[in-house]
Amino acid sequence: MENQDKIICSELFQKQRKVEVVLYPAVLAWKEIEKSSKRSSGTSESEHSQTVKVCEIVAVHKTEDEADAQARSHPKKINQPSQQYPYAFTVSYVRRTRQHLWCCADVTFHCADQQICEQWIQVANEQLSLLTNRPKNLLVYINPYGGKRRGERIYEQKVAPVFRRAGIFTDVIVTERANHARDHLKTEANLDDYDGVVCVGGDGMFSEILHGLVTRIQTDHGVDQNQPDAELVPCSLRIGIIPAGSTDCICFATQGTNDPVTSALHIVVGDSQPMDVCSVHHNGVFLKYSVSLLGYGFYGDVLTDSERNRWLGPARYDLSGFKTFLSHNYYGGTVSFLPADDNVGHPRDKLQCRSGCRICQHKHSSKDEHDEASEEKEKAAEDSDRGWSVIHGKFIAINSASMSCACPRSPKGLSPFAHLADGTTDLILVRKCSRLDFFRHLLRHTNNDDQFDHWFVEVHRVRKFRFQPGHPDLAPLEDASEHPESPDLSPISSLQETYDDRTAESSWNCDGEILHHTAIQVSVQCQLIRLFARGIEEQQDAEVAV
Ligand SMILES: CCCCCCCCCCCCC/C=C/[C@@H](O)[C@H](COP(=O)(O)O)NC(=O)CCCCCCCCCCCCCCC
Ligand SMILES: Nc1ncnc2c1ncn2[C@@H]1O[C@H](COP(=O)(O)OP(=O)(O)O)[C@@H](O)[C@H]1O
Ligand SMILES: [Ca+2]
Repeated sequence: MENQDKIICSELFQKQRKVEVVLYPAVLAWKEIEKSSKRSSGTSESEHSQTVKVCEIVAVHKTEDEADAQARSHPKKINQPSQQYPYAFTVSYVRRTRQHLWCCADVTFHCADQQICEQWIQVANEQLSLLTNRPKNLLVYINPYGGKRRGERIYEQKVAPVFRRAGIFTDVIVTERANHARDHLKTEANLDDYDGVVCVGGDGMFSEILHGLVTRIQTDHGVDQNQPDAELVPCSLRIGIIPAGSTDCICFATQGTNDPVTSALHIVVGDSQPMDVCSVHHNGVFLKYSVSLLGYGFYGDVLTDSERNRWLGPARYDLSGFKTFLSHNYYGGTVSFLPADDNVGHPRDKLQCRSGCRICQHKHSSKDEHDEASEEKEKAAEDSDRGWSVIHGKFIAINSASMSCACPRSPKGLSPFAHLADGTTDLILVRKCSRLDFFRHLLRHTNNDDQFDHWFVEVHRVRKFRFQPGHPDLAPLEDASEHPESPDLSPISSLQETYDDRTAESSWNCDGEILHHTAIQVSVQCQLIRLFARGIEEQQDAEVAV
């Protein structure tokens, strides 16, 4: 650092202490200069120095506070060091607290000379203007009814002040009905006016923004979404998520926390996280996109039941989860899938997707290098049934997790080692088993045990899959005690009476929305969108050494 060019360096005051403040191209550093009793002549630098990366500075602006104003108007009353230095500027920056939480901290530097103060503000802002990945204009959609219905308040109180400080212009739309945001993005919004779209709400609201934006881009480029093999055009606008929903899994899994201020700061510093999107078709007709969970059986039933209890807010999922667990339904069907290449790893390889993930980066560069010949070869293999695996059976749950699906209920998520941007999804098949076994499996989502380490669970990393409900070949009423060593908790006969497993069908939970078809074809679109996020950071960043 010593060898790096100093852009500006001054002796200033911070909280009555004299500090040397240096702005380097990438770092702002300040350290206290102590009066030394040993050295008669002057000052020595203390060991303690603080640093902030320039890319994590939110803003640098002139400080107007009462003490400074007083010092300027009554120069004779000066008795404190800060009053001898009446000009001041404040640096607002990202401070990491705990568990991936960020807050916006301020440090104010005082000086005697107005020119120096203004020079600092000008030079620092020039450096900030070189950071071209930062958004200047944002289109914000707020769902006032998501989660605990606090979307508007969260935005006004926690997010808007951060955007104002960073000098970001916003157009804010509070939605008036479901699909308002989706339709506005699809047809009305002038996307050229914005650097990004911000979604204030839960996973369902994110899904609206995703559909509006992706559909709009495909329409503008003449791409037919109904073609399952169509090469979709990636979105240039990034999406920011301010969590104000019930599960907030997309936010939690991409930044490690569901805190609105942290999200706002990731937007301000212009983070960029590419993300896979699954396209879901039924008989060649486009149905939906999904970025987190596509779940048939258990999670489909939980969602269907929970819609009746929306008034309960986020607790509706716990109630419906409990009821669905007791119902203990299972569903026949055939799952076919195209496994991913070995170079993207395996769902149980314990390699977590973290900020700057190598596997996701490798996927991106190999995608760029991909020559047309090998692409055609792949397409031919996919079109024939070569390379596809087929599994028939009775399932309690079929889950496709395109990302970990970490959320406050399960901080490691449905598939803890899934990747955000590797072009694959983890297909988890939970076969018919006893209640006790299924309970053990669910419980393992909340502790350190491996939830895939059960005889009735299998998991595959795939690029495409299909599902066909029903299974005429299997005996209609198989004995539930296939594995006598796993006794059932207790028979809940009243709940089972109306349930006929020969005809029963569940529905698909697609990022918190119910799909109206059960036979589906799913294909992962690698890195179709980008979020204002950076993935989960490995550890709290150590301070930059100076
Ligand atoms: C025994 C405790 C077991 C806890 C197991 C927790 C597993 C949680 C995995 C959650 C994955 C969530 C994936 C994300 C889905 C969201 O897209 C989607 C929409 O979110 P939004 O409302 O914010 O728009 N959310 C959901 O579909 C909600 C899924 C929530 C499932 C909660 C299940 C609770 C299960 C409780 C079982 C209790 C058994 C008790 C037996 C005595
Ligand atoms: N103004 C509105 N009125 C009613 N529903 C809305 C409105 N805006 C969005 N929605 C819908 O509310 C649903 C849930 O939103 P979401 O923000 O995900 O909250 P939650 O996490 O509580 O489910 C979504 O399906 C979304 O389309
Ligand atoms: Ca993925």
